[in-house]
Amino acid sequence: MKRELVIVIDFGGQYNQLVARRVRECNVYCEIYSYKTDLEKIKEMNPKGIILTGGPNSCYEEGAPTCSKELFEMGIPVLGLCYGAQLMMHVLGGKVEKAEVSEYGKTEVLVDKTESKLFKDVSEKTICWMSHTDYISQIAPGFEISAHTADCPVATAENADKNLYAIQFHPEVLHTAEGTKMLSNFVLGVCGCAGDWKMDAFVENTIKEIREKVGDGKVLLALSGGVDSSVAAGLLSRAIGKQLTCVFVDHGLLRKDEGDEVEGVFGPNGQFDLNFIRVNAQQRYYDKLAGVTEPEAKRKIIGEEFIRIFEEEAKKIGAVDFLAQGTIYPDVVESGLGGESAVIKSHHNVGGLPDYVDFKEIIEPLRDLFKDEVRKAGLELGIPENLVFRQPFPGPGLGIRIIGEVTAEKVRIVQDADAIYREEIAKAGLDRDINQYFAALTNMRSVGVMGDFRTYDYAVALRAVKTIDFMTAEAAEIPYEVLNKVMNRIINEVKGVNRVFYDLTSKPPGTIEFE
Ligand SMILES: Nc1ncnc2c1ncn2[C@@H]1O[C@H](COP(=O)(O)OP(=O)(O)OP(=O)(O)O)[C@@H](O)[C@H]1O
Ligand SMILES: O=c1[nH]c(=O)c2[nH+]cn([C@@H]3O[C@H](COP(=O)(O)O)[C@@H](O)[C@H]3O)c2[nH]1
Ligand SMILES: NC(=O)CC[C@H](N)C(=O)O
Ligand SMILES: [Mg+2]
Repeated sequence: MKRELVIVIDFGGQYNQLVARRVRECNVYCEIYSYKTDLEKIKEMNPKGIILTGGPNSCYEEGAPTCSKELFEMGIPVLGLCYGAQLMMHVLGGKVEKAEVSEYGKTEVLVDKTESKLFKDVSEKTICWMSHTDYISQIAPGFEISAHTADCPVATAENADKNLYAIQFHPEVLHTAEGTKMLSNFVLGVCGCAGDWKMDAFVENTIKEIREKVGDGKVLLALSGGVDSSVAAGLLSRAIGKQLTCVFVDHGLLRKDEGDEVEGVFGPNGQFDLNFIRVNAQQRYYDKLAGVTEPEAKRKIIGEEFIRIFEEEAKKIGAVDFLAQGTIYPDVVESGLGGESAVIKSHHNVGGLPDYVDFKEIIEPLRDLFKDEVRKAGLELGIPENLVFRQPFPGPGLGIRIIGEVTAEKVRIVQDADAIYREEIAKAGLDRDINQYFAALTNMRSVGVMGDFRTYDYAVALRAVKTIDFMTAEAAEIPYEVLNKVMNRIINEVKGVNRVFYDLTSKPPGTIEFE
């Protein structure tokens, strides 16, 4: 099955994921590749269009990321954004220099060429978001200026005959009022995409691909009961039925009563007709984690133990070639495998995987999707809404919500505090508004006074965030009475805690989890 593809070429910009999202919102499939990707490989993919992202460098400096002139000569439409726009001019014979005035943030753009395909249905004066210190001082031969701002003579330029477009600002951010329109003008208008990539097509195509790959082989799916692996279970079981076995690991780092709840939904008395195995491995994890405090070390130990358990279960089943996981795109990016971006943390299922994995192949049908897209696929598959809209829970579980060493006692504390927090948030009717919320255990102990005697106990941190794609997030505003009640109950009901904090940090600069 051939689908239309637009490629985003990554020069290290901050908003690369957003560019890809906006393209997908036009119902066109989109993937991101590093600027180091071979031109031959790009040609083989036969994209309908190419978008060059922004980036921190200056294209005229030695060693700055670049691209070959040939990229613009393949007859494929190219759109350059910010650094990408500057690079296009630089490579094709224009000039880029450091500007006297940098432009950051909200700026008014004046459209000079209203008949440009890029500006179809766009106002003549429109608000955009700028973020640059270099500027295009001379456009390349064959180009014309199509918009400017007060400080920037070339806000956009184009060579319409060759379908080459350059935009100095960032149409991908929502602060650029008509940016989405400009991108869709490029993708649909200039590249001529039909825009027929939808979730139902994704589900159908993926099921077909899985069938072809697996044949009559067997697959072991790592199932956590979370959104991603449940949707992966839906896809796989539709594709290959009982050739699939789901293995759920209770690593002793789950939320209170979660092991039994997951077994209730997916096990023999549950809602689905699946081969389901629960592995109780609590002590095994506590032993491995004893004395380990460094976050990346903890993640790697938890990741490795998962794989060793899957290998053992696969041997018991016999002749299992494939391991499937519910990996999604943000897991890949944050683990530093998404191109030019830095490693933030090794998600246990990607960067935290051990070097040797005893399966012939790993299947990750959701690897290119964002969370909200996974949810759409889940609904398409008919998975119940309460599962599809569950808040995410990370694979390493409470292991990364207990700062420092993990012990059975600390697990008990954070489980009890978290259960109270979740109960009160639900009672206050906030559970649908807040995208992820949980209690974590700091490794800070402090002095308190309870019932006239001195305490020296742990501090619990409460976290709650609003986010769409979990790539950026802001702290949720929880009414003070609710927070106060949670604090009160935690201190009264959970032994070992004498202080409660609420975390106000957004992402960035924080991350959602603590480790
Ligand atoms: N306790 C577990 N047992 C088996 N597999 C797990 C477990 N926890 C995580 N995994 C595997 O690791 C993958 C990544 O975990 P992650 O938490 O990101 O996804 P999820 O649990 O499926 O969804 P959600 O993000 O909603 O929690 C899962 O999709 C699953 O394949
Ligand atoms: O399966 C997972 N394995 C991991 O190692 C992991 N680390 C973070 N998360 C989840 O990813 C989202 C973003 O979290 P961070 O802002 O903390 O990176 C949030 O939803 C986190 O809960 C993980 N999920
Ligand atoms: N956001 C960007 O792509 C910036 C490009 C280049 N580094 C500049 O400062 O102009
Ligand atoms: Mg999970």
